[in-house]
Amino acid sequence: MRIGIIGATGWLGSALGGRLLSLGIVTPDRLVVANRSGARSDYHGHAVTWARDAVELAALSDIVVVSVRPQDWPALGLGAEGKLVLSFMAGVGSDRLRDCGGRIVRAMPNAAADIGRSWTPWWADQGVTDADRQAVTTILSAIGTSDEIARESQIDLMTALPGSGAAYPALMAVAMARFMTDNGLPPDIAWRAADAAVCGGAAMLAGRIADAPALLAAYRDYRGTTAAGIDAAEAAGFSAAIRAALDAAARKARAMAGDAPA
Ligand SMILES: NC(=O)C1=CN([C@@H]2O[C@H](COP(=O)(O)OP(=O)(O)OC[C@H]3O[C@@H](n4cnc5c(N)ncnc54)[C@H](O)[C@@H]3O)[C@@H](O)[C@H]2O)C=CC1
Ligand SMILES: O=C(O)[C@@H]1CCC=N1
Repeated sequence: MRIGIIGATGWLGSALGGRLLSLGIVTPDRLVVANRSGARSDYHGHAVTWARDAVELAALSDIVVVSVRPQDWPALGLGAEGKLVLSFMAGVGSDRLRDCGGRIVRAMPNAAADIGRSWTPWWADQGVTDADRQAVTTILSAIGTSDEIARESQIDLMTALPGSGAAYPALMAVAMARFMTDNGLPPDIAWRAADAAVCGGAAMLAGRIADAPALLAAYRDYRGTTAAGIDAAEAAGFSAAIRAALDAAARKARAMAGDAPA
């Protein structure tokens, strides 16, 4: 199968293209790429086919990955009759994607695609075949793991989480490091402290995230300094802030799709 990526030098498109090649999931002669700035002699160390535009890319590909920003979809003019179209775009629903004439799958990767750690939920429109589903799973295996979800509306929730990737951990790290520097610690030590909590803590929970409530209960039962901190965070609205963030992101995705006011 020949895979085409539109937006192949962008954040996600580049991660996908680079990893498809480095993992040998696709050979360079079967990868077709397009971007806005034009062909380069080298794509992640390989010579691949550069298409002039979306129309040429679709003609040269069996599967078309659309990895442009949502606002760039209308001008793309993609014609993909008879092809499988795998869209990464937030807030562009199947009602608009069907205009291209392809069989539509919407997927929601996240920035951890770069390191092969994206969990990518995806939804398949009617007409998508078992072979298409297998192809989607294979393509997404380049950037991590994936699961099919039942309803398209769930993609908007997935845009908020996990689509936000490292955004909220980064927000927490910045707030933590700022507390330390505000209290007189040099920045390098402040960042190491934040790294220990955010990255060390995440590593501890990796593969057993459903144990998070039990871990929190253990800290609370300890009745020490961390319990005092957890109580203060909740009193200051920590969980409510996370809820507000995810709700705002999902509402924005729905509004982009024209399903609801922002
Ligand atoms: N960055 C992220 O963490 C996530 C992004 N997404 C979705 O993935 C899509 C891509 O996002 P990013 O990679 O972050 O965007 P990006 O802005 O880094 O890359 C998009 C690329 O598309 C190219 N492009 C635009 N119009 C084009 C055209 N007509 N022909 C060829 N190339 C064209 C741009 O030049 C750019 O290189 C977006 O629709 C976004 O909603 C979804 C989940 C997470
Ligand atoms: O922030 C964004 O709009 C992109 C799409 C989903 C996640 N990140």
